[in-house]
Amino acid sequence: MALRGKVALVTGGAQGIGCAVVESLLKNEAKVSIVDLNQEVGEKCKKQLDEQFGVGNCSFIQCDVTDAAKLQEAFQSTVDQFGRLDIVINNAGINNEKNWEKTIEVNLTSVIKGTYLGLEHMSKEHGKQGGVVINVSSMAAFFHSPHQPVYTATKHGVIGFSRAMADASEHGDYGVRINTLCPAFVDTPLLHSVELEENMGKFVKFKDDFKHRMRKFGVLTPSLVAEGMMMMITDSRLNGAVMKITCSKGIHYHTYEPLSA
Ligand SMILES: NC(=O)C1=CN([C@@H]2O[C@H](COP(=O)(O)OP(=O)(O)OC[C@H]3O[C@@H](n4cnc5c(N)ncnc54)[C@H](O)[C@@H]3O)[C@@H](O)[C@H]2O)C=CC1
Ligand SMILES: CCCCCC(=O)/C=C/C=C\C/C=C\C/C=C\CCCC(=O)O
Repeated sequence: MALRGKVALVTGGAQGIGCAVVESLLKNEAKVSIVDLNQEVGEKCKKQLDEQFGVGNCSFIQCDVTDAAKLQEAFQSTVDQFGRLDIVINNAGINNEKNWEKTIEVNLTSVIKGTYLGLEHMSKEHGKQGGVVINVSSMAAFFHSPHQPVYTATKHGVIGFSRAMADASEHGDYGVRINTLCPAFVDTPLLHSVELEENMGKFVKFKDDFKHRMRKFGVLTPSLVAEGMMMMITDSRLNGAVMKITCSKGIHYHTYEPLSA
């Protein structure tokens, strides 16, 4: 898929991994809608990107992805502004074991909603031209963490949902590829939440173990994660793929046993 003139919507695009992905998309001449809860950081991010890439190439929509009506509006206003939708990155995520219900809402339920909204705007089933959805999971789906049981569960869920939907898309001829990205630790504000009782609840006492893992396995840059994301977006052979990014092996794919009937 060539990116020039394509339109992308990135949830959680105002900072961290999402912001690095937005920047890569703009570098490749796509138009981008940044959908994020944080008004202040979102406006600051858009201002910087306007200076770098010119006004009119990206928009910021303040939206809580857990608000179904607002999320639907964000998709519609992206299409209204840029005329089409080709790429959806369901990236917004939180780490809150104390309010674990919210973690499920943001990390899993909203990824499902974002995927379904993406299909409404891109699937051939709806008379659209096709496209690609990338859902952001984590290496936590492969190396479960005692400090993050619900976060870990949501990231497992993202992979299962995305792979099943990829099969649905193939069988239903939706023309939409659905892939999953699993980074290991990445240097973003989210990583600092491991220190906070308000995020980790009773699991905060395991923070030293978590930090030990970070030292052992290393911390990735958001730009390397964005590089992997761009590969998943542009490689039109990929559907149902699960990309892993780690310090030791770099960008690579998880391999699954073929299904036996
Ligand atoms: N940082 C890391 O070590 C890793 C992060 N991930 C995943 O990558 C994704 C992005 O994480 P980071 O960039 O690290 O986090 P971050 O905290 O730096 O950025 C997340 C962005 O999502 C936004 N957001 C949070 N809740 C939202 C909501 N309800 N509605 C709309 N926007 C919302 C935030 O305002 C923020 O701009 C998440 O899904 C995370 O689970 C996966 C593996 C490792
Ligand atoms: C504070 C919360 C932020 C959570 C971010 C997150 O999702 C990070 C998870 C990362 C990994 C899970 C734990 C350990 C495994 C890490 C790397 C394994 C690499 C193995 C290798 O091949 O080197």
